[in-house]
Amino acid sequence: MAYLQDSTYGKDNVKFLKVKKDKFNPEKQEVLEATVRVLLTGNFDVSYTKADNSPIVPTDTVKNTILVEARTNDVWPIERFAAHLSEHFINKYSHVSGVDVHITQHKWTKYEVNGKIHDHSFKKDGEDVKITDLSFKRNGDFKLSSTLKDLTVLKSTGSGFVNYNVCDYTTLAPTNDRILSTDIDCTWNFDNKKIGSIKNIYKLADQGIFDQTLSKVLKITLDRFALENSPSVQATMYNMCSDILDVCPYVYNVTYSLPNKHYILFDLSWKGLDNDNVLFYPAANPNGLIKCTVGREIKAKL
Ligand SMILES: O=c1[nH]c(=O)c2[nH]c(=O)[nH]c2[nH]1
Repeated sequence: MAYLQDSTYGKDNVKFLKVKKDKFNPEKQEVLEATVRVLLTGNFDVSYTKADNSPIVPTDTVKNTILVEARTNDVWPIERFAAHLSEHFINKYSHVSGVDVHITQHKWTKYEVNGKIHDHSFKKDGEDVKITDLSFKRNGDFKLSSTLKDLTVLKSTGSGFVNYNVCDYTTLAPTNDRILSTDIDCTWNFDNKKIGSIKNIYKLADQGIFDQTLSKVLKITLDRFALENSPSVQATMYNMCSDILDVCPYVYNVTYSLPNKHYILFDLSWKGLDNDNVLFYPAANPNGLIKCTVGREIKAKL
């Protein structure tokens, strides 16, 4: 006999752009472009096992809800909107026991015109996005994390890779000067014990904690990448995690997942030319992929 082990459903790729107008100067605006996914779990088994659709809140309704709630509520920062949406679905439908919200915020940056940041004109100055994931259960349990993704960086010196394991399969030459490039993918899990309850997400949002955490992650990532003479992706990403934990008290642990996007020296010796570390080709694939999660050491109780 088959049985339903697990299920969830909802709407993905619900997109909106919301405009925020300054109270005193409506021409002065902010925008938030988002892509939202909401998945519901709960008492929906019969819709799978008995073709009984009666418990199904249509995914179309889920989409309408996201848009109406985006119109009628504050969506800045996206952690706040994720909390609002998950509470909405739990409170409105008694057979929903859990909600997973995933929001991607796309980048729009104001730019200068005639020496002054323009009030309502934006440029896309990078493909990097901010993401938040909130999983909320009817019993109050929640898990909140945010992510900085697709921030592509490259340094043309100040990175090496030596003293690695060498065996009969090794062809890699050690180097003290190489190109280091990656697409930053960094996730920070918030400490739900420290946050307390989902209601406190609104308070932390009001205090600017989520925006500040993103700014700190971004600055630490870029500063470490630039300033450290990197001995390896592994060592540099660990240091980034540890810097973030030092200055972000609400962060429980940090994960980086970094492709090592190889740039390989052209061999021009056939032409009698020394390359001198100036001419590389970007290797489309394969790439290294290096991940780590760093948490806080638990202090022993005396
Ligand atoms: O920083 C690096 N870490 C590795 O694990 C590795 N492996 C490799 O071939 N090059 C590199 N670089």
